[in-house]
Amino acid sequence: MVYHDLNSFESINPFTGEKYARFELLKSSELEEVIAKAAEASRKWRKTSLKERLKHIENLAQLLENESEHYGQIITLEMGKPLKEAVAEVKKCALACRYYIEHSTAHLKGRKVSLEPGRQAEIHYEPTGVVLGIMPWNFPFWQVIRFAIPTLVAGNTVLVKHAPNTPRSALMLQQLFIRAGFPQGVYNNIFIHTSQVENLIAKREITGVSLTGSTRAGRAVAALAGRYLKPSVLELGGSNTLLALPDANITKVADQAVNARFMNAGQSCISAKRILVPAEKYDAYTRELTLRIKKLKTGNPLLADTQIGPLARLDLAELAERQVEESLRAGARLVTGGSRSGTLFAPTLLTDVKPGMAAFDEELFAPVAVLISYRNEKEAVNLANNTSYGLGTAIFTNDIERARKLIPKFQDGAVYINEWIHSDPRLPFGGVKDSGYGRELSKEGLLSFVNIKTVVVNNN
Ligand SMILES: O=CCCCC(=O)O
Repeated sequence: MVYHDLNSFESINPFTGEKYARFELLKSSELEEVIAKAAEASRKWRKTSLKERLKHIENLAQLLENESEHYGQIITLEMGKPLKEAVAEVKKCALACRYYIEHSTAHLKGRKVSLEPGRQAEIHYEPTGVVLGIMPWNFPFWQVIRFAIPTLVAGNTVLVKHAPNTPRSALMLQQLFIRAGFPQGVYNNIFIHTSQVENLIAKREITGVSLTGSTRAGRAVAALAGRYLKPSVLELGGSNTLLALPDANITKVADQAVNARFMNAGQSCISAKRILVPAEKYDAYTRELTLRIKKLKTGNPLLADTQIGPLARLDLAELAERQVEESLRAGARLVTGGSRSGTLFAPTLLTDVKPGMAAFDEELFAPVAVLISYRNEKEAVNLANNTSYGLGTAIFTNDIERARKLIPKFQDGAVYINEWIHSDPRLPFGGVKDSGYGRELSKEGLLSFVNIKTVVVNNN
C-alpha cells in the first residue's frame, strides 16, 4: 500500500494501491485567469433569472440520477467507500438539486415590511460574487454539491478546491456542470496547494469561503476569512453521541448504532462516535453490538456485499490505529477488531472508554465503535457535552417527552430522536463549538452567501 503525496493531487485506489493519475497544481498565473473568468461569469450569472439558473440545476439533477452508477464507481475507486454507498451519495446530490428547484423561488423571494404610512421597506437577497469552496474527500460528490448548488442558485459563481486525494471526482464534477449547460466560468475546479489559499481569500473578487474539513483547517480558514473580512461557513469535525435512554429497545439501538458508526467505514463527521448506554444494560449492549460488528463484511468496495471498504489513505489508517492503541493503553477494552492490514481496518468495538482516552477525546475517523456507560441522565448529558465538538446527538427512547426535555441540554447543531443523524437537503446542517459555524442546506444554506439588502421607500 502506498502513501498519498498530499502536496499534489493524486488519485490512488486505497484498496489496491493502484495509482490512476497525478494532476499538476495551477500556477499563480493560471489561477489568476480562473479567478478573472469566474468574476466575469459572475457579472452575467447574477443577472440571469432564477428560472434560467434552475434549468441548469435540473439538467444536472438528471445527469446525476441517470449516471449514478458511473460516478459511484469513480468515487469508490478513488476513496474506497462501498459502491452501494457511493451510488447512494450521487443520488442524494440529485435530491439536493431537486430540493432547490422546488423551493428556491420562495426562499429567495425576500419580504416587504410596512413601516409608517407612506414608508415601505423591502428585504432583497442579492448574490455577492465568487465564493470559494474547500471540500473534503469523504463524500467527494455530496459535500461539493451541498455547497455549490445553493451558492450558484443564489446567483454566485464558485471556485472549488477539492481534497488532494479525490482529484478524479473533482474533475468529474467540473465536467458534469459543463454538460449540464452551466456557462463557462460559473463552476470552476481549481487544483491548488493549501499555501495558495491565503492569496485567493485576499482577492477582492472572492466574496466568501465555505470549508468542510478538519477543525485545524477550519481555524486556519476562519483566521484568513477574518483577516480579509470574508463571510465564512465552516462544517468541521464531530464526535456525535448516540444516547440510549434506559427504556430504549436494545435491538433497535444496536441496529441503528452500527449503521450510524460504520457507514463510510466511520469516516464521517456525523458518525456516532460515542455510544452512551445505561450502566445496568452495558453487558447487553456489548453483546448486541459485538454480534452485529462481527458480521460486517470488510473488503473490496466494488463487491455488492461489502459493508466496510478500506480507509481512504494509508496515513489515516495509521492514525486510527494509533488512537486505538493509545486508548487500550489507557484502559479501554478491545472486544472485537482492532487490527489492520494496510488500509483495511477491522470493524472494532472498544468498551470501558472514558474521558481522557483518545477514543473519547479525539475524532476517530475509522470503523471503531466506542461504548461508554452512564449511571444517570445528568451524567449522560455531561458525557455527551464533554467534547470540544458540537454537531449532533441522537437520543433513543420510547418516551419522546423525556427526550424533548433533554434537547436544550445538548451543545449541538442537531438533536435527532429515535433516528441516527444524517443530513437532509430540507434541513439546515451544521454545528457549534469546534464543529464550526454557519449552516448548509435548506433555506439557511441558500442564504449563506447573499447580501441581505435593506431597501426603504419613502413616498411621503
Ligand atoms: O463529514 C461530514 C459528513 C456529512 C455527511 C452528510 O452530509 O450526510
